[in-house]
Amino acid sequence: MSNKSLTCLQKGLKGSVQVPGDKSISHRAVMFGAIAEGKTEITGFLPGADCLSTIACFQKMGIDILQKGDKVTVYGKGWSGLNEPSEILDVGNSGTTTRLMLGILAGRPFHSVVIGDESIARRPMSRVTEPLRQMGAEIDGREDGTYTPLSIRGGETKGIHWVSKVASAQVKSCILLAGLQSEGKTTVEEPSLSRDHTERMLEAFGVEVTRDNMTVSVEGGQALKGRSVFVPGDISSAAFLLAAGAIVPDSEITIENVGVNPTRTGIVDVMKKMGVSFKEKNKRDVNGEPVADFVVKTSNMQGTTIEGDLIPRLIDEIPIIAVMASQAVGTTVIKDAEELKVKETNRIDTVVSQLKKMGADIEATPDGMIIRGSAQLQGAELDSFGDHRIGMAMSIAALIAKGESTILDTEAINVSYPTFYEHIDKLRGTEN
Ligand SMILES: O=C(O)C1=C[C@@H](OP(=O)(O)O)[C@@H](O)[C@H](O)C1
Ligand SMILES: C=C(OP(=O)(O)O)C(=O)O
Repeated sequence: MSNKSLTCLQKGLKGSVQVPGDKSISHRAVMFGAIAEGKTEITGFLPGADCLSTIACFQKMGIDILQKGDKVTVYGKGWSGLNEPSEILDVGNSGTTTRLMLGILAGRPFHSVVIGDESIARRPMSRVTEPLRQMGAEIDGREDGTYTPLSIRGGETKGIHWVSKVASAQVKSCILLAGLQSEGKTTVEEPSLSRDHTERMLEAFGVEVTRDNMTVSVEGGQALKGRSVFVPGDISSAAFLLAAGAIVPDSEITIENVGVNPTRTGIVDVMKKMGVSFKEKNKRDVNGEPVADFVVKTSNMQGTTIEGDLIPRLIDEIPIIAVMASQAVGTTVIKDAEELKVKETNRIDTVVSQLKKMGADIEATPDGMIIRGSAQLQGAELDSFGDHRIGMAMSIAALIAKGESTILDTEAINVSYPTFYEHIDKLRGTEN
């Protein structure tokens, strides 16, 4: 287990970095490439542990995938090119791999076993196993298919009209992927709009997708065509640097090539509401996904309320938003965010317990947290609990805390941002 010691910065952050590729888009590019006919060439791929788990699972199903840094070539052979794996499919720490892959497996006429790490074993899978069973897949697993390990035998499935209780892109994508292999039409309705990378990328791979507000449909029996995919930088990774730029005194930094798909930019809305001093520049469109650069400066921020439809648009950014809120004037209230409890950790508990250790005035609520700002954070021993986003959020908090902090189990950060500390070092001017 690796730990990291950090102290309060003596000077501001300066310069510019390009955050690594978007995790959600990288997973989808590999998966869609694997089920498509012909070659898919991916540039800007995130070589983080989660996306490497996706590659390894599809290799076990007989797909040739070559990966070198951020370049990946996937030699898809169509839906029927996937073979029954002779080994267990290990998703590691990745919820996205688990749920999207189950949708693909649901329509494949073979048996497979899906397993992940300790954290995956705690995450609810019935939100996907239930609809997939209704579509016709045979699924078994711990607590009747609620948790991994899961075994699935796919085959002939039927379209479904599924009304999801949660705004979850993983649930939506899973059902749509099963629907593409099913008889008839499949529709997913969600309570608020979750990220729409699946819809966008399926269209780019030649699939017809019908969208109407919070409802998405596909007809079964559609094939995907391999293509080139350029993956923009991950706004969820950029969020840590945007927050660092805003809270570390005397900072001005540029973050280039950030994906700004409107279903992901809740953090930008919050930065506006909190009064963060930033500019969004060079907005452009790359492969059907909008991209921009950000310049952010040390800011005087106010507390705000974050709730409702905004939550799915920033769900992974809440740990770092809590750190920003601890430095704002006034109170920040985060509501409607129960989903935080079923991420890599219970992120309400882990954020609140670790920021409390640093002296923040923060309390957990049943669906979020309340943070009273203007705190002088103190260095402390902080645990990531094996959750990449907690490790990074606490590392940024440590940059403004009095005294030394030690972050435990920072290896977890490799899940989504393997070059995180290199980038912090670059911005603080301590790169070798
Ligand atoms: O579809 C995706 O790529 C993701 C969807 C979100 O999860 P949910 O679908 O569980 O909300 C998000 O938290 C996760 O990091 C990635
Ligand atoms: C929740 C996350 O990912 P996943 O669900 O893919 O494990 C995350 O990256 O914060």
